[in-house]
Amino acid sequence: MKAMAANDACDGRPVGPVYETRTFGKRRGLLVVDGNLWVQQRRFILRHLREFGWGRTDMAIQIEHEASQLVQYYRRLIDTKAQSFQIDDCNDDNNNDDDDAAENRRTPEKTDEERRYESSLGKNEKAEKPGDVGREPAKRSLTAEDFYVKVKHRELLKEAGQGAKLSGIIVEMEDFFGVPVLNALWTMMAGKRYNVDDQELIYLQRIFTSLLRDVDMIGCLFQHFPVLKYLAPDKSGYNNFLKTHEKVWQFIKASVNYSEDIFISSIQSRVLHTFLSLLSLQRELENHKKTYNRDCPRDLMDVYLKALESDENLDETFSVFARDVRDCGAKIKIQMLFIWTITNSMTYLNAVVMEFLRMFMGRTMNVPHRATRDTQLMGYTIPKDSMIVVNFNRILMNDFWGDPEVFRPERFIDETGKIVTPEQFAPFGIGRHRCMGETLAKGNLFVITAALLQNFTFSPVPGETPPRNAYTDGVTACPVPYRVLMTKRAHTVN
Ligand code: HEM
Repeated sequence: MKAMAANDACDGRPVGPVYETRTFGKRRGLLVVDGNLWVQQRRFILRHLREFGWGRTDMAIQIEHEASQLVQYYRRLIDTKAQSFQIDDCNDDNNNDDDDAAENRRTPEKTDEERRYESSLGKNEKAEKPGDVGREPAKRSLTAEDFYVKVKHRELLKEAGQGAKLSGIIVEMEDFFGVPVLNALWTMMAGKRYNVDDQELIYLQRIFTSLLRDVDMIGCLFQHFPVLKYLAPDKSGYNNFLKTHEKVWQFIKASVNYSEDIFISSIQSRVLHTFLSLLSLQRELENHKKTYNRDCPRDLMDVYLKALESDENLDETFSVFARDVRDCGAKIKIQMLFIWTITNSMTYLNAVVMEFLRMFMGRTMNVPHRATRDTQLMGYTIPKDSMIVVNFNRILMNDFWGDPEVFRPERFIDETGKIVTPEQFAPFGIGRHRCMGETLAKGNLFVITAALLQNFTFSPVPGETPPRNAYTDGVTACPVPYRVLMTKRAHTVN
């Protein structure tokens, strides 16, 4: 990955039906384009997302709001729909570890080494072992309770855990996060948010999940043999791919129309408004040469892309407008403590988020790159137009981690109790194509996890086998669908 990042000949993105069908048969968007178009798109999006709060207080407030909506929704659901479950029916082993690791975790006797380590956490002495990054794994995975063992919250934690024997609901985890996560982004993009149980959005999320399962980072059958689009459109998955995209286009089109409708009256503008304003400026500049057809997002994108390609100053011009809108919004903004400062003081949860990311990305491949010319990579000759894909499994799940299959956040905490980030840990990629959603993704993971664990207990469904490490392949790996028993904790946090 480092060698690729250092070589600009590896900056291209692949071409082919998978990458183009999603954008109306043309190379559009940001994720899988390259060259001048990519440079301009990336610059535009970064600048204007920042204008509207990306990575700043606005975004933190938005994420917190989504997390609290999610908590309230499930609290209400538990209040109205809860069934009673016997605690004895619930298998408490809700860790996804493999069998050996689970067996180790159940070992009642701690080793001397572990006792010394745990006491060092409390006394802030130098730990003798095993707070390293991963080379020498702990014999027994520590839990949050172990980590905070010296903290007075221990009794509270125990008491809260007992809430699990009350009553709860069974939820499908597959649908759990889609709407709040989309909301945090969509509010910033289009100024619109959806209810946690919005059926249309849940449906959209489901078809999107299935789309991401049908294709993987390398592509799919009709990507490599495009003739199959015509010869076997069903069997090659092309028809399904197209159908799913039509739904996504409809959703985007509705957002564009909505954004246009509220544009004039809106105080806090959004990125989609920026697009629309840019379009209207472009239209003026082009003296209405091209008519914008509001029924067709394809035209919208074409005109917008042309605007960006044809005149960089247009972007500058728009920036002035965006600043005015932002200043106007600033007058009514309530300044809040920036969430990122809070995250710094919650070491264990930070480590949990990092471990999520390691295990999630460690099961997938990077977004593919393409050689834009003949080049050399680590002594290998890479011909022009070759697809180059980093296998994250060899980085995030290799021997460096000692026990890669075990969910063990402690590997990211050093002996002084501080977060350590090994060089191998790069789930968002490195270099010029590094993920643009990193701050949002990490913020979502952190805040939503914190809010849920503060308020609920998640246990295996009585009588069902607890989820294991099994996952489905695709563009991004997902756990195989599973259900959990969700109960309110005795001490909840607003
Ligand atoms: C856990 C969540 C996420 C992970 C692990 C992740 C990871 C990645 C990785 C590995 C890349 C490719 C880097 C490369 O090509 O070398 C990437 C690219 C990208 N990601 Fe993410 N991502 C996440 C969430 C998001 C979100 C929420 C957004 C948008 C809001 C986003 C937007 C992008 C974009 C636009 C690119 C393309 C950047 C470019 O090519 O210039 N990502 N991401």
